Amino acid sequence: MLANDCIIVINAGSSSIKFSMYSGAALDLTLRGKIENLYSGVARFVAQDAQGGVVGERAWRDGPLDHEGGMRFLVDFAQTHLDGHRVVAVGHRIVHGGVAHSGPQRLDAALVDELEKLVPLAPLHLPHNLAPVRSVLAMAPQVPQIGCFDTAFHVGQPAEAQEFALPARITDLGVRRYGFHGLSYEYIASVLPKLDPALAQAKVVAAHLGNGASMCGMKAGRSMASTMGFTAVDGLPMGTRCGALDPGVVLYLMQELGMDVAAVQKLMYQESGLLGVSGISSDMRTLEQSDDPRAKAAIALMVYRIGRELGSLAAALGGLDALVFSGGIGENSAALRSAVCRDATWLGVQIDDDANARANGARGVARISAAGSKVPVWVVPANEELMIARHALELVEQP
Ligand SMILES: Nc1ncnc2c1ncn2[C@@H]1O[C@H](COP(=O)(O)OP(=O)(O)O)[C@@H](O)[C@H]1O
Ligand SMILES: CC(=O)OP(=O)(O)O
Ligand SMILES: [Mg+2]
Repeated sequence: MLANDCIIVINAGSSSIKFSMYSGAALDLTLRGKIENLYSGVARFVAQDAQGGVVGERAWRDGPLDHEGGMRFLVDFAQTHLDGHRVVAVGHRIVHGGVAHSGPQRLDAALVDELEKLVPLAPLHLPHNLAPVRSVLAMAPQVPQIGCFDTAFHVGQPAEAQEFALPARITDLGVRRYGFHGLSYEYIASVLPKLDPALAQAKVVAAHLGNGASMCGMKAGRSMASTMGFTAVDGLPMGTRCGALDPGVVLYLMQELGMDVAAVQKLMYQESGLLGVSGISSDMRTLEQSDDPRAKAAIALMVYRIGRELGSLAAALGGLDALVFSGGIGENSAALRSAVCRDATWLGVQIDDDANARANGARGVARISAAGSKVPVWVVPANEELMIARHALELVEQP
């Protein structure tokens, strides 16, 4: 990779598209941007250069924007901001890789067709992960595209962490726990030893709390257990997803309330979580600013469930040496971190209130635990994009 070469990364989420451009062998971040609020209200775009200076801004006030419109805009924007760089690869976050895809891979039309079959397992994400791959295949087939799977980091988990207690014939069909947000956890695992060499071998629980939210128990930088399972609807309550649910509830909804599959899917993925419990919003900022008791109840439920999963993951790890917060909520909500840490006092967690109040995603990595805390607590801003760029670079440079 020459100084003028660049890798473009696309991270298409359920309601947003993030992109980044990295240049040279050191993968210097040269441009990054994000469109938020797809499908609802006013979609907004902002792009920044390496120094954080705003180099592009736009709002779509005349109607909702979809992923396709968003991607068209981003491709035009990126082309006029390449600044003489040659695109040597496009890296994509692909939320689900199923059993067959356990590492980054070059994407072609056949692989995209195969991944399309996993859409029912990640309906909020996969269609939007794959659409830009098809667009680039059509527009610039010569540019290598690398798919990085959110499930891949969890592939080495112990068998008990992956299996449901279902008959083997069902497990053999691939009905098992996969775990997600793997690129985020892999990045966190790469950062921890730089913060403290002792963390390289440690038992760590990392919480990626964004619009989608999960927690991962890691030992020596490897995933041992995750709160997300077969799909990204399991585990914690999220912005609009319900998280873990007694499977009997699904039977009840269908048998007694007459709901069909599409209605149950919509309920669990789009109408539950913070939005469903509060009846107000899926956005943590809105809930934190509200005096409505339903907003407080939604936040309290999330905090409670994070605490229970923390205990469960610590049990799976056989101890807890460090706790990490990441994702939009984990990086920016001092109130939520404080509540979670208070509930985790029994595990040896002691927060430093001032350090916690100061920490946020824009300020970068921060330690927020008290000096005497048995378990250090860190805020590590999520960087799935850098992880994708590293994987893409490795693959394109392979002989
Ligand atoms: N300053 C803040 N305080 C509390 N929550 C915040 C703050 N900034 C962002 N968030 C929350 O982070 C969540 C979005 O997280 P993010 O990781 O950006 O989402 P995605 O999973 O779509 O990438 C939203 O609930 C948003 O309200
Ligand atoms: C896997 C997942 O839930 O992703 P996101 O946080 O982008 O919704
Ligand atoms: Mg996310």
